[in-house]
Order: sequence, then structure tokens, then C-alpha cells
Amino acid sequence: MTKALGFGDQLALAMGQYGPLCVGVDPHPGLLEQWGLEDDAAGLESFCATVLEAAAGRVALLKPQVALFERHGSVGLAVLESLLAEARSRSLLVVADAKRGDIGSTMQAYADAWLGEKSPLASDSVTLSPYLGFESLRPALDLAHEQQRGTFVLALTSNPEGKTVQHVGGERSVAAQIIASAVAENNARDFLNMGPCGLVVGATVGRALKELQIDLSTFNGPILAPGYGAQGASAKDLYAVFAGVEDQVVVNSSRGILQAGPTAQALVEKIEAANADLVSARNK
Ligand SMILES: O=c1ccn([C@@H]2O[C@H](COP(=O)(O)O)[C@@H](O)[C@H]2O)c(=O)[nH]1
Repeated sequence: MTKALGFGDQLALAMGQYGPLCVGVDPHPGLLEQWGLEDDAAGLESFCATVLEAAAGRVALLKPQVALFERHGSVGLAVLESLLAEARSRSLLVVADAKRGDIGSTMQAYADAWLGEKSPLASDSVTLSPYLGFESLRPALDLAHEQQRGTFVLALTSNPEGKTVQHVGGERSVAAQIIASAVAENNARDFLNMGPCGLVVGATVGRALKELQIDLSTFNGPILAPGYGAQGASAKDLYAVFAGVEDQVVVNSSRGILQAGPTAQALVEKIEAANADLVSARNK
């Protein structure tokens, strides 16, 4: 019997087929208004249906921003559950951007929620925050392996405030340590192209990898890079950050794509333009 592909390998295949773009599903109240939608469950539902229609079969990964569903309470989570089910039925890989991280005894519950077989919120992968200690994430890392799902651990985030925590200690910084652990511990198992444990490194971090002496050339998982588009990083900036590991980088754009709404056709045009922009900068 052939073994099912792990998350990193599934993502590598999808990036080979559709390119490096990940579309963010970020239903900000201002965007809902711009799209002529109410800031309620029906508005969310319509927003998600349009993004899905535009993204399915055109991008490698979809990234719903969980907080923008949670702000609607249980009805928002119900819309997110439907979006996840619909993406699955259309073979579109999803990373739930939930940025979860907790002490070991309760981390298991977050892992069950986002990666568990029976959970209605189960996603192909989830973002994790390692600031309670990298090993506190173990329940999620292990469940992801078991379920052929993936994780993306925040390392160097795209926001300017991130460096006040993440850069402290230079080459012994939290970011550098996390990267070392993720490489050594979590992807040293069987995979073809990429392991299931990824990193989040912002496209906006400039020379931070060099300054902190973080060498991604030995990193063997996917790198989720937010910051392209609305946060100011160009495709050229982005590939300068990730020189040498370009093929592992899946590039998120949320507002940069979504501002083109409300029609699916306008989103498709933005998606195609962004993918072309990224591929052209990557191949230079
Ligand atoms: O370091 C990080 C980690 C996550 N994000 C998330 O990505 C998107 C970015 O949205 P844009 O509209 O393209 O700026 C958003 O969901 C963030 O929560 C990030 O930006 N930086």
C-alpha cells in the first residue's frame, strides 16, 4: 500500500502546480463594508464563498485568519467550519492562522481542535506561537505527524514590534533557537521534499536572518511568509530575504488580494497578477 503524503509534501506539490501564493481570508469589518456586505454571519459567508471561488484551483494554500471569525462568536466559527469543509472538498490546502500556544496540559486541546481527526475545525495545518517554550507545542507537533497535517511555528514575525522579543540574544535568540529545534527535532523523519513542520518568517524582516546568523539553507520544511503586499514588502524584497530557499517559501497576501473585491473575477485577476509577480522575482 502506498503511504499518504505528509503535509509538507502535499504543499510542495501544490506549490509546483499553482505557484507560491497563499491567499489570506481576512474578513476585516472594513473589507466587508467595502464589498457591500454586513459585518455578520451572512456577510462572512458571502465573503468566504467569493474568496473560495477565486482561489480554488489557482493557489497552493488558503489562510483563514481565525480571529476575524472568532469576533463573531459561535456563528463566525460555524462559517469557518463550512469554509474548511468546502476547501477540503475542492482539494485546496488550508493553514488556519490561529497562532495557538499553551502549556502542555491544555495545548493538547488546541491541537485536537485544529488538527484532530474528529474536530469540525480540523485544518491541513495551523500556525503556532512558541513563546511558552518550543516543547510546549509538542502535542500539536505530534498530532500533526499522526494525522498527516502540518504546523507553522512563528519565528520572525512580519510586524515591526516582533524584533523587541524575537531578536533578543542575537545568534542565541528565541528565533534562532526555534529554527534549530524545528530542523533537528521535527522534520528529521520521512518525507520527500519538505517536512510537515514549517516556520513563519515575515517578508518584511530585511537583513534579520543574516544579523541573527540564522541559516535557512539547512531548513527542510515550508516557510510561510506574510508581509508581501499590504505590509509593504515587494516580491524583490521577499526573495532577497529568502535567497537560497526560494522554493520552500509560500507567500501570504490577504488585504493585497481582498481589496480587489467584491467580485470573484477581480480577485482572480489579482491572484494571477500576484503569482506572476512572485514567480518572475523568484526566477531572476
Ligand atoms: O508574522 C506574521 C504572522 C501572521 N500574519 C498574518 O498574515 C496576514 C497578513 O495580512 P495582510 O493583509 O497581507 O497584511 C494576517 O492574517 C496576519 O495576521 C502576519 O501578517 N505576520
